[in-house]
Amino acid sequence: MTSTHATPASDHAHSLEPVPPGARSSTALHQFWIWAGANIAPINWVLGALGIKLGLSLTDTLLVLVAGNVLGMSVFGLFVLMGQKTGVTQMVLARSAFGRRGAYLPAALQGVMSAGWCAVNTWIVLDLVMALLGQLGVHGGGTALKIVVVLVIMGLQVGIAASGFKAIASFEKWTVPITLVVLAAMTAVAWTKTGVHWDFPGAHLGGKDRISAMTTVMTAIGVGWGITWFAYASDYSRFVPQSVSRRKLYWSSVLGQFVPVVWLGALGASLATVSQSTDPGKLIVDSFGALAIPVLLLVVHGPIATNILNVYSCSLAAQTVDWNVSRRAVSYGVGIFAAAFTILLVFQEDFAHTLDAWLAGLVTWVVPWAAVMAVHFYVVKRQNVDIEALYDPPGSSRLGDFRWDAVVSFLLGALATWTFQYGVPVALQGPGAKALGGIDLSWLAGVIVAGGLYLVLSRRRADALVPVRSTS
Ligand SMILES: Nc1ccnc(=O)[nH]1
Repeated sequence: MTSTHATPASDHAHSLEPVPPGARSSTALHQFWIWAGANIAPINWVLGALGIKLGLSLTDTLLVLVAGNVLGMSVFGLFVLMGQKTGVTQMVLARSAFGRRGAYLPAALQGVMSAGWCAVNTWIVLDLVMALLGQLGVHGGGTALKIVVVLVIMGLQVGIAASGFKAIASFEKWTVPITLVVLAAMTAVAWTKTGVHWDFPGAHLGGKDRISAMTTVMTAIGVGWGITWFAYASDYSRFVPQSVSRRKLYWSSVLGQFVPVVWLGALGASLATVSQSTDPGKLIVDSFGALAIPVLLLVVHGPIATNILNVYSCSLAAQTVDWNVSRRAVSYGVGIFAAAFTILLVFQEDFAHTLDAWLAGLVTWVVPWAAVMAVHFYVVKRQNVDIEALYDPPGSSRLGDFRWDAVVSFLLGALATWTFQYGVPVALQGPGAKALGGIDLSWLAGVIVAGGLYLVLSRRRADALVPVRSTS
């Protein structure tokens, strides 16, 4: 066996092994750019428009957007810190709570989610790319042209992700500053030339209807958006040395997410008050045609910048379920799956409803998984997980194959989340939420049931392991 010291630093970028101190060269600022780059994408302005499309006033939409993301992103920072503390990916860390094979469950869900995001992020920009191409004189083509655009974007993002970490980092370094300038110009045009209705009343919802719509939107765009990133956090922060201040790492990661999500969400929501049927980017191009080419570049850049993270984390998830395929093969596999899924989405009529269904569906598993992980790492283990034991082979792991306290808490937590969910599709409307008159408390119910139950069950396990206690 070769010793860890003999392994070249770059190999750690792609393996599940803990990143040794000498190979950790990321900084708090890098982490800021990774998360900001992932969120400077049109999907975030579509997200803001979702509130308006579901009937909320502009004020209520902004309220939900800010409150939800303060909550979601402040917890996101805690998941970032897990990676710095251990040097381990998010799904390998899940073995500590769920067991060596028990962690297959969240890792498989994470694999499917990240591949699915690739499709959703690509699909969301298609209409806009068509409109911008139209502005530039490329007309017609319809669905066939859309499919060509899907294949081009998918090819680019999978190509970059498959080439590896260096390609990802240089791509973000060169493109993100330019997209920021375009975005600033877009925002200036949007807020001065398009006639935003700042007092937009929405569907004049009142009383329970208003609370119902607000809580549904809260689950999707307020909390849902941020928490779906929890499952990725440590995959990137494991490269940050322990010498970097935790406070600095926490705030740079949290703000890297929060600033673009809320900025773009507010841009999308305010533009949706001008026209709910037109994509915000198209509105801006209509008001200020000279921006067509830079906006087109921004729009195509969006899914690429986000999806290179999705493809990379998907390949780590595949390794975590002991699937012995190369990272490159996984990247191409994700590309093929995501291209097919995107083409399927092209035939979906309703943007807002499809997006809500996707986000609300993800909340049902991410919330209970995150609650178990947070309790496990910060309360039960007090940040000291046995890192070596995470790498024991299945069947003879010191952790055990299945840790039932975590698995049961997770499953019941998922059930509780669904029970109190009031998503747009009927399948995501649980009996608890219906009994409350359409109020969606899904994420709260999931946190309380999964987190609370795990706290109790893991305590019982600790008691069972140590029958004679010297201290009380
Ligand atoms: N909210 C998101 C989480 C993970 N991946 C994405 O593309 N988006």
